[in-house]
Amino acid sequence: MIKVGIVGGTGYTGVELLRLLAQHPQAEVVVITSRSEDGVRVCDMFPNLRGHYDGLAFSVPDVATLGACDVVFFATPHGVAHALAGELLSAGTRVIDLSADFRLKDAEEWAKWYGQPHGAPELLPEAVYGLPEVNREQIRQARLIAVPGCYPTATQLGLLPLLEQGLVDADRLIADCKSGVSGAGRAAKVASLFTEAGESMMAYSVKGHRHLPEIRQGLRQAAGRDVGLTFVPHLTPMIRGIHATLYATLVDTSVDLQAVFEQRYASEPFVDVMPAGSHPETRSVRGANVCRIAVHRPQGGELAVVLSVIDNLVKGASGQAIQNMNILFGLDETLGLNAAALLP
Ligand SMILES: NC(=O)C1=CN([C@@H]2O[C@H](COP(=O)(O)OP(=O)(O)OC[C@H]3O[C@@H](n4cnc5c(N)ncnc54)[C@H](OP(=O)(O)O)[C@@H]3O)[C@@H](O)[C@H]2O)C=CC1
Ligand SMILES: CC(=O)N[C@@H](CCC(=O)OP(=O)(O)O)C(=O)O
Repeated sequence: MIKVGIVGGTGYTGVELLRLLAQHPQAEVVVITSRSEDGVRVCDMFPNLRGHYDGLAFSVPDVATLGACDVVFFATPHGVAHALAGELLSAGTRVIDLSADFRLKDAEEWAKWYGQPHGAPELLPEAVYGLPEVNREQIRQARLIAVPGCYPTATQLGLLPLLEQGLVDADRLIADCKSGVSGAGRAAKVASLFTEAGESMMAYSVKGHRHLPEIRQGLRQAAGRDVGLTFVPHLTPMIRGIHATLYATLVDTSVDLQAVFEQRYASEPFVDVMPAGSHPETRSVRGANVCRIAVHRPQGGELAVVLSVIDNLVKGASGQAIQNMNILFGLDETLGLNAAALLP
């Protein structure tokens, strides 16, 4: 059994880790932290987990206890993993960070977008960006994994096949993305109130969102050159889900886009290329560790339109984190992650 610790067990990604790990045959959660719920039993706080973690209670983060785990997930706001990851790695514990702390390779770029100095730049060279569809071999050898953000996962998986083969103009990419409200986390915020976010939809951070440098970093690696990307996130009145509508101008209109996508993801367990002409719905991935993709070329023109949907809390965070754990520990990559989406 892999002994698992979770820092940040009361947030949405923390409790999603618990839900998914309850079905994992080779992992056991032995430590779960919360500063605000210290001593409270997990199943008393989250009744959906009654019968799964009845002996487990939240405790305040403590390096000695966490360092006795085989792997620690950070499901915390940015900055927390910076402070603790180094000590845990020294104790021989693997670290899988769901926050943005180790996603950007450039510490100064990170400081610019996150508004504070990078807290552990010495760890950046060894941090592996945990997108299995790109970095599977590096993940196998890693000690420290940076799990991609939700918008970056949907956007990169949708654009990679086009950029890797140089099929589109990399200077003019557009990612028009919609997120459910759980993407904003569980902490109370006026914008997340039912009365504010319900029955309405809005774009935000149009002049620059912190996922922009992360997406560009991944797309640059795929294209082998810098890319021009306009990324516009939107808040939509659903609880879970990301819908990315991606636009790219083809440099060769004779290419069979459906075949390109099917071939790129043929052996990927968690990317589903839908039949030509499909329109994936966010509800088709709710609760599942899947990215469903459809590719279109409206009116046979020069524009490729890719539709990419994920559940932000699963393939966009906790499911992808467990996929990384499975790879890291040499397990079947799909262990604990095979549940079908919840529908309707
Ligand atoms: N929500 C989403 O869809 C996605 C989120 N992420 C990222 O995952 C991380 C967690 O997100 P989410 O679950 O939404 O966040 P939440 O705000 O819902 O939860 C944050 C958790 O972290 C704990 N925490 C807060 N501050 C500290 C601290 N200084 N030290 C230790 N623990 C702390 C909180 O518990 P307590 O205060 O009681 O200790 C709480 O359990 C974030 O970095 C987020 O950006 C990534 C992809 C998708
Ligand atoms: C709807 C919503 O607010 N979404 C969040 C992004 C989700 C997230 O948590 O991103 P990181 O993991 O990179 O922090 C936002 O726009 O800030």
